[in-house]
Amino acid sequence: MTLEIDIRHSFGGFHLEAAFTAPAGVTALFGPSGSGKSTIFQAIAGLLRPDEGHIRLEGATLFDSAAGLHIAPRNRRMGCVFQEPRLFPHLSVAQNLRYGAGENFSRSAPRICGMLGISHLLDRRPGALSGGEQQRVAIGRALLSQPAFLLMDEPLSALDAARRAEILPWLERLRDEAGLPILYISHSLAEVTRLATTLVLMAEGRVIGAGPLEEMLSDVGPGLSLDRAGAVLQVTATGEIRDGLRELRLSDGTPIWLPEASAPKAGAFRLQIPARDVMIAREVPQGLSALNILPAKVLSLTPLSEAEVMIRLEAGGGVIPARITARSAAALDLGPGQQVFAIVKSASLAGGI
Ligand SMILES: Nc1ncnc2c1ncn2[C@@H]1O[C@H](COP(=O)(O)OP(=O)(O)OP(=O)(O)O)[C@@H](O)[C@H]1O
Repeated sequence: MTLEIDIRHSFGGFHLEAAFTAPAGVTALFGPSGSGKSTIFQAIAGLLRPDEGHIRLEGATLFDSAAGLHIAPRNRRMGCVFQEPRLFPHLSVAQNLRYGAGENFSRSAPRICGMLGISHLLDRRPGALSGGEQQRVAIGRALLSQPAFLLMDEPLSALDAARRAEILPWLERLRDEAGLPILYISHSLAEVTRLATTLVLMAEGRVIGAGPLEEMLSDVGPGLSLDRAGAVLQVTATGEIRDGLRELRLSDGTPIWLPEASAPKAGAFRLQIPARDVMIAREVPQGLSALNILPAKVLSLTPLSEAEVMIRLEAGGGVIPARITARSAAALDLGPGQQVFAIVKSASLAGGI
């Protein structure tokens, strides 16, 4: 199931011109306030009719200005989740979930409530739930309407850090188990790094970059500030702990160690390594305090300024960018294809918010 969008719309002085494709998985629409994310959301949901363009879901046209076609929101099979849960306060959780679910309720509710961890809340009213629980019920209600596509507009931004941390694993589960594509609007890069498979970067009404998350975050192109560029790697916890450090394995089996408290005990998750925290050595360094020294191959060198260079390294089964000084790059005589060692000063869990 793929959503294809190519629209233009103006409000007074604001002009939106957006074209991108949202494939299976989570496509995050990321950009500063006022960049046009919510306008795109409304156009996809059918709440706004763009001036020009088209929107297609797996070949079915939802909107086409040239053909004069605009399918009504209720016929688009879009499930919507907003910043606020928007539950009916006088109805129980079960009644809220039943709303809009029709005959599908008894067949799908047990699986969806289990997936979102809300089965024990069915008899309560929304007022007796935490913000995170209310938002999980709102997601359950959207899923029970049997959508072909889920639209989520900053679903965590009204929650505090503790509630956000509580709900993120449920969203990961939704991404991995629900099997429907999700468009996820956010201006939190930590959230996006943790959840997204595809990243669409917006600025001033334009798409300034779009592609697979790992590629977009390791790129030095426009849109992301340099401080944010870095690797996002899949790791698995082995259960091994030594000296207060937990062992994780990168996808090619290379071990990497993280302080015990900052890594989950088990399972697979994403690890973020900022490019500014990666050093390069030609030989295995001796007497160094850094924990993680990974064999690597130089893929490319991109000058960032007179003083700095971004080196893309192949290491640990992925690509790890390193931001080093031009002077060091020259001193090490680095070039594509060279075998080196990447020294990771610090790594953090992606989405540690
Ligand atoms: N109905 C409207 N009438 C006039 N201008 C509008 C309307 N809706 C949005 N705008 C303007 O369009 C621009 C883009 O707004 P939009 O809400 O799409 O941005 P956003 O990226 O979602 O921002 P935020 O992250 O703050 O929600 C803004 O300048 C906004 O003021």
